[in-house]
Amino acid sequence: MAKRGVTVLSSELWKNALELFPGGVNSPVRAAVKPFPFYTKEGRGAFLITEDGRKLIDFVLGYGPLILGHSPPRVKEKVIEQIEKGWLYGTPSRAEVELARKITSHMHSIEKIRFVNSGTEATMNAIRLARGFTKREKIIKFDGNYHGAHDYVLASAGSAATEFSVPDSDGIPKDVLKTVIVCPYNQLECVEKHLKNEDVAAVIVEPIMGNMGVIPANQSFLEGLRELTRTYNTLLIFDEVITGFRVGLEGAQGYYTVYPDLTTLGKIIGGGFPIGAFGGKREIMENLTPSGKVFNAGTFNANPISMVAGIATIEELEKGKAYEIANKAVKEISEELDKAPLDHVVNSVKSMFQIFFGVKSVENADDARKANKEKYIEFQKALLDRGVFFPPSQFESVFTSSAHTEEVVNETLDKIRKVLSEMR
Ligand SMILES: Cc1ncc(COP(=O)(O)O)c(C=O)c1O
Ligand SMILES: N[C@H](C=O)CCC(=O)O
Repeated sequence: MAKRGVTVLSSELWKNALELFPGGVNSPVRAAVKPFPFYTKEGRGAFLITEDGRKLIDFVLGYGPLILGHSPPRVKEKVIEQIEKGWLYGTPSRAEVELARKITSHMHSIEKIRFVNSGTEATMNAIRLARGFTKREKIIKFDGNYHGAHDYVLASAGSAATEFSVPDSDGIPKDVLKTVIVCPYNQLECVEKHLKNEDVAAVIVEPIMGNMGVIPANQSFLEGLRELTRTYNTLLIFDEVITGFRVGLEGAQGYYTVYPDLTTLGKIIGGGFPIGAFGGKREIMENLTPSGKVFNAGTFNANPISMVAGIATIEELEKGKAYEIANKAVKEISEELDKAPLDHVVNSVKSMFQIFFGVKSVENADDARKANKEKYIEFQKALLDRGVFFPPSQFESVFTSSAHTEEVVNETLDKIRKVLSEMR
């Protein structure tokens, strides 16, 4: 490899990466960019600058966290300020109290919260807590929902687990899998059948699926889950790692006005720095160590950098303008896509959407799997050739941010029109 400071192209970095990392990457979806991933050296506003000197309009946004775009000034300022004061104390800090206050003031179902370091940790701990609280072992999850990369949830998982054909990962103990029941999304029959056995600790659900493309829940599905879980004394967990602070300050629970017992968060609440959180009713959360007997701990839990970045991000979102811009971008782009005389459907909610070719509607994971994935990749690659970066997998969401201004959207629309006309 060339010396530091000398320009090294993505192709050369990739050759090195293939020798160093399994499959060349550190999270599988990144290897879905063909023929090899471009390497990013800078992120600014709505743009990524690659090691090859390309400027791309970014609709991946770190897979969701960057709702204010790359390096927003206020977040940057607060992080630099915090760096001057140290970045890890191993003690509580003021910032964790402030971020927790902010989150709980918007998401009223969260009375107490615990900060961890990723969405994966958030769902793993929420499930353990539900099991500890209810003294039951089973959980219900939904086909195609993705809740991170831990043993409890890698059954019929979406996102890269579906993209790379491992929805049921190797390496998970059979006894763990026996505790996981998978039901179809947007249907209640399977859920009710299993809840009747009164041995299910929790139902965990993405209230808007963002890991098989975008698939919104039907209102009646979430309402039904709420009612059934109450009836059978099972906890309802909303996994809002993507939707929390993306579809609004109250997340998907505010959007649907259906409130869970526990919520998991990540991505946006850390302003682009590593974070996860889980929270909910006081009497459930009090079962966590040190007040209760369900263990959770972490060296980097509530690290001050993620805390201040999260506070600055939510403060910006509270002004409303960021949501307005990000949502408008999706509206305009999805309307343009809708108009195209292709056999396709666009699913969108607020600042997230995805297009599916060759299907009339997508309401669950089965529908998403039936979509023409090859056509999506043809579309994605053609856009990338023209400087627009959409997710390299059908089973991810397209995201927008407050940096996706009118000018950026117009440039994107122009490129989309050209690509679509070539695809007909
Ligand atoms: C809904 C959902 N839950 C959990 C996770 C896991 O989060 P992380 O990648 O931060 O571990 C993700 C994304 O990865 C997600 O989209
Ligand atoms: N779909 C995943 C999270 O939302 C994508 C991030 C990753 O797995 O790297």
